[in-house]
Amino acid sequence: MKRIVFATGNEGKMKEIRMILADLQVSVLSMKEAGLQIDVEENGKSFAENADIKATAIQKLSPGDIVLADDSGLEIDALNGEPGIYSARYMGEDTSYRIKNANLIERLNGVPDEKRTARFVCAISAALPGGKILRSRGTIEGRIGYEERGANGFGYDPIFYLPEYGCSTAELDPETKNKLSHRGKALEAIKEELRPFLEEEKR
Ligand SMILES: O=c1[nH]c(=O)c2ncn([C@@H]3O[C@H](COP(=O)(O)OP(=O)(O)OP(=O)(O)O)[C@@H](O)[C@H]3O)c2[nH]1
Ligand SMILES: [Mg+2]
Repeated sequence: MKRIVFATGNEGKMKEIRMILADLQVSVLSMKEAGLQIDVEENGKSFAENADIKATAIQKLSPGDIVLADDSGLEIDALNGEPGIYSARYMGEDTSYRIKNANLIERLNGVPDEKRTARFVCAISAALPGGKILRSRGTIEGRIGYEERGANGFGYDPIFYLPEYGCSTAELDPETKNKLSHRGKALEAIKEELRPFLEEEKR
């Protein structure tokens, strides 16, 4: 079976990615499963640049495989888009999300509902053997809540509130989150882009 290596060290992402790509006739491997464990410096200025950096760095190490990368994060409008591309590094990579989430809620103290708008953004890059790169992007709009709610998902999900669903993304079941999410949308789009290349490799 064809392989796709997914250049991420984030287990929460990887779980969602496996579900969303389950219908492709390919085996999806994490970097760990592919025997690749390097730390890629994410020194790009945008989600798209960082996704390219991760996908191409890992593709070089595994030149026969299609390598995908996800660069994503949370943009809070009242904080001028913070934490943005620094979402994983916000307050330090090793700081717990309980603390990061409490800090963001604190920073929004006094900000009314209608100004608590935020979005998750996901950029996907697919680095193909031979050097071609395919790209996609997905977003989901929501608002920052007043307390953590729910235990599903990962990271900032407990404070990312979807007014039209009346719950946070951590309160959605995984299938529903994947249907609505930035990651779900970006990966569905990249699947369509990838289809001809996966077909080609089958022949
Ligand atoms: O609650 C969340 N639900 C999500 O669905 C989500 N998607 C992204 N994020 C945040 O954005 C960072 C990505 O940063 P990032 O793309 O650099 O990934 P990462 O460093 O965690 O792993 P890697 O893929 O780079 O190895 C993550 O760590 C999280 O803080 C999310 N938070
Ligand atoms: Mg990262």
